[in-house]
Amino acid sequence: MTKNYDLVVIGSGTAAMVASHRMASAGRKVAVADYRPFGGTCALRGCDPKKMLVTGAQAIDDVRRMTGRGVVAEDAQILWRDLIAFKRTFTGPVPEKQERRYADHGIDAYHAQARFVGPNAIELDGGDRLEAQHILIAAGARPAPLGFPGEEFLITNAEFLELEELPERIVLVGGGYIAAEFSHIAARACAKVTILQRGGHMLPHFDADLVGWLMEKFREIGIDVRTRTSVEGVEKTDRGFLVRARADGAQSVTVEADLVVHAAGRIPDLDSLNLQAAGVKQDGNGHLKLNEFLQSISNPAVYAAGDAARMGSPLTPVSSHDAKVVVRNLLEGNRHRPDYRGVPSVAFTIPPIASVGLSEQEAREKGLKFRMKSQLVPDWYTARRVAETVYGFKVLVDEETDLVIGAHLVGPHVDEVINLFGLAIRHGLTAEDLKTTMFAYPTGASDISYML
Ligand SMILES: Cc1cc2nc3c(=O)[nH]c(=O)nc-3n(C[C@H](O)[C@H](O)[C@H](O)COP(=O)(O)OP(=O)(O)OC[C@H]3O[C@@H](n4cnc5c(N)ncnc54)[C@H](O)[C@@H]3O)c2cc1C
Ligand SMILES: NC(=O)c1ccc[n+]([C@@H]2O[C@H](COP(=O)([O-])OP(=O)(O)OC[C@H]3O[C@@H](n4cnc5c(N)ncnc54)[C@H](O)[C@@H]3O)[C@@H](O)[C@H]2O)c1
Repeated sequence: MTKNYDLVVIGSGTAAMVASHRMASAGRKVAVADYRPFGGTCALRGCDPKKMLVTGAQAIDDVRRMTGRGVVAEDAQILWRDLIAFKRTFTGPVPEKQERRYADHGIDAYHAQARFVGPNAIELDGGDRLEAQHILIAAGARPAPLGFPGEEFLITNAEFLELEELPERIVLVGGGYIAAEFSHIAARACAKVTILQRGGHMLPHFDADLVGWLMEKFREIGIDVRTRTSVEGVEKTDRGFLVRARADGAQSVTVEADLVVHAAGRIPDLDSLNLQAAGVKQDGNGHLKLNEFLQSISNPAVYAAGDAARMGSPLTPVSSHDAKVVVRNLLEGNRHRPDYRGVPSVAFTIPPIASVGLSEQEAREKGLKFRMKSQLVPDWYTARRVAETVYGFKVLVDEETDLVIGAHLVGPHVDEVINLFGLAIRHGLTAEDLKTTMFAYPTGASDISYML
């Protein structure tokens, strides 16, 4: 059966949700299709469930830091099964809620995989054909193929966040966001965690000096981090798995594990879409070729948003922003471009590390004249009152304009404080503006004036 729409959206994650509801509110006839339960990565397999597990790990860390400082809770521990059950109190109802919201807004929601069968046409597995004036690819990202033998033994973020039991020995392949966050959760749940990271240091998306300060925490909680170590294969053994890697391009390394987790990057999830049928072109990296309006350069009926578009960083606020831009372009004509200034990013380790704006290296490469203040400050009150030993910052301010151009923070509350620097960067506030703002005391934000 063929149905006609103004917009068909592939996916049901953040980008899809924002775009479909906005278009429906503007009176357009909209359909969404997803072959997985509605809700997408962030709500079901990423940010939200992850942060609920972080909350458990944070409670353990709080108790450990405060032990000997007026708190006694000798047998504080994570009961993994119960923590997962707590997580499910949030994730469980999401798909049904989304389904109801789509129905309430008159959006047709299909549980099916979508593939292009023409420039304006989609076929769903099951046979339905959807034709639309426009089609939005909001299909997200998937774990990057690693191309080594035994790759099939790795579990993904989705499976990790559903584990009924946490095995004793865990190896994380890769050393970015997922490895940092999952290792901090698992180590506080008493797993023995090894990270095998190809790069020269952990968390390459963050300032190297601050990451260096944070590594004290990885050591303290017993995470074995091996950098410059590239995984080349995984074998199944009687006792679990044997992970084979190469360190510094030469030395071979083996690590035994009960569980091996993919934390080695994600790529736009485009392979199943049959893009050729719609004449939608990709570049050499497999990314969609889009113009500045998030529209396919080869098929004007097709737009993309979020992780699938990969125009901005693969983060939830970017997916939502992209979707809003696409909807405005669909309703008002191509006039709106995404604006990625001041997008904050946080890795939810304990304590967290955060970043917004230009890195020191980017500012230098741009030839900007800037002043920079950077300090490790565990003796500041914000760290001392929670007995945290890691607290530091690096803030960059343009010498001529006094505009804040970059902020990099590690320590307690920086996951919240970074948003104020994001506000400054996005809305052109100067260092003086921030210094003369009165922040509630004592909060993380009340340290900002000392960082400038
Ligand atoms: C473990 C983890 C933790 C994260 N934590 C954070 C965080 O703390 N903060 C943050 O900002 N970001 C975080 N992210 C990133 C964030 O989750 C993503 O950037 C965001 O969810 C992307 O949203 P999206 O709408 O672009 O795609 P998604 O939410 O991934 O939605 C895409 C949907 O499309 C569907 N789909 C794909 N192909 C088809 C097809 N052919 N037919 C039908 N449906 C299809 C998929 O099933 C999926 O449901 C995290 C990611 C991971 C993996
Ligand atoms: N808090 C957050 O915002 C958050 C949390 C989790 C994920 N995410 C998003 O999801 C994306 C994917 O996260 P991720 O941690 O998988 O990727 P990542 O890009 O952060 O890190 C992947 C790392 O894996 C390493 N690697 C690749 N192949 C390897 C191999 N064979 N052996 C050893 N190391 C290898 C790379 O050197 C790289 O540093 C991120 O880019 C991020 O945008 C965000």
